[in-house]
Amino acid sequence: MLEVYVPATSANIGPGYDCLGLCLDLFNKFTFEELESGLQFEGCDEAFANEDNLVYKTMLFFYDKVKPKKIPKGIKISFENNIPICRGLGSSSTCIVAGLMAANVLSEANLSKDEILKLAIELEGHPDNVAPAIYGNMIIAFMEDGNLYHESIEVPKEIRFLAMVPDFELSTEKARAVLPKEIPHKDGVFNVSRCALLIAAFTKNNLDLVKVACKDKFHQDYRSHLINNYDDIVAYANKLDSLGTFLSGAGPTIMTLVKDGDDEIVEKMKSYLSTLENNWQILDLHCDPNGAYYKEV
Ligand SMILES: Nc1ncnc2c1ncn2[C@@H]1O[C@H](COP(=O)(O)OP(=O)(O)O)[C@@H](O)[C@H]1O
Ligand SMILES: N[C@@H](CCOP(=O)(O)O)C(=O)O
Repeated sequence: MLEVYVPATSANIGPGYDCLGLCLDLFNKFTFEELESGLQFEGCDEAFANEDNLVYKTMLFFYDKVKPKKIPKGIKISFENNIPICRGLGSSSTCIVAGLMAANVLSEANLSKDEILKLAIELEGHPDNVAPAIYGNMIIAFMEDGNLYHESIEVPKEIRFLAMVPDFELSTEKARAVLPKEIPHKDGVFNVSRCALLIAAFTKNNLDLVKVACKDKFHQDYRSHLINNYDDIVAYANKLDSLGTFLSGAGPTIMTLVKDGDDEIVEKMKSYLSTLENNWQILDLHCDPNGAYYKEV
């Protein structure tokens, strides 16, 4: 049996739309058991327990692309879901990364992490959640002319990532559909300056700069109307003097950053959220430096 552990991610981190993301210490666990024939699921929502399952489809994609000599005849996939689905915390990328890693091990294809990442980007359509899920830390990643470029940015250990998660879903597909096809040049300048500052702020541990560096003109404003109380929650987090706040991935989760020891801010944020509709819950997380891994058991 093979166990694959894949972390949640927070993509974009404000201004880094489709290229910047970070890995969180919350993992989905996927167990793969070879069968003589057939396809079985365990622990998976009924709606996903079929041939369209993203983990299974990803394995087929891998076999089709890589054409390994050894392909399991049948497979049982068991899910331990800890990451909320359709909330902007990379649940789909956990399925893609798990499917690719499992297919790679079970078929003895021996692809490198970068080769896996390229396939993951092809499936997910953007690198900013699959790259940190595979490599850990904060990652800047993009493809150009078929070549993959990425580098990791270490996140100061004392930063707590408070993922504020509502009870409603927002699919990435829907949240991408509201974005404009083009953006004004001045918005490009706005984002590139904040994105560069954000990376410098983390690298140099100059956390006073994070708040202004989380600002963005590419996606957050366009998506905010899809999320009840988005503006109120961001304004409240800023009033509490959290380090910075941004929409996690495509939303609806809103991420606010505080330091270890900032328990008062966390308690105030919790009691504020409890006054709102949609049962907002806080997942109190840290950046994970390692990313996905597997165990043969
Ligand atoms: N644990 C899971 N089991 C099966 N399918 C999943 C799981 N998590 C995500 N998916 C698939 O990914 C889709 C959600 O992807 P997406 O809209 O990108 O949201 P997210 O921000 O959570 O990644 C689901 O509709 C489903 O097809
Ligand atoms: N850059 C993408 C990130 C989507 O991440 P997810 O975790 O919400 O799937 C986007 O903003 O659409």
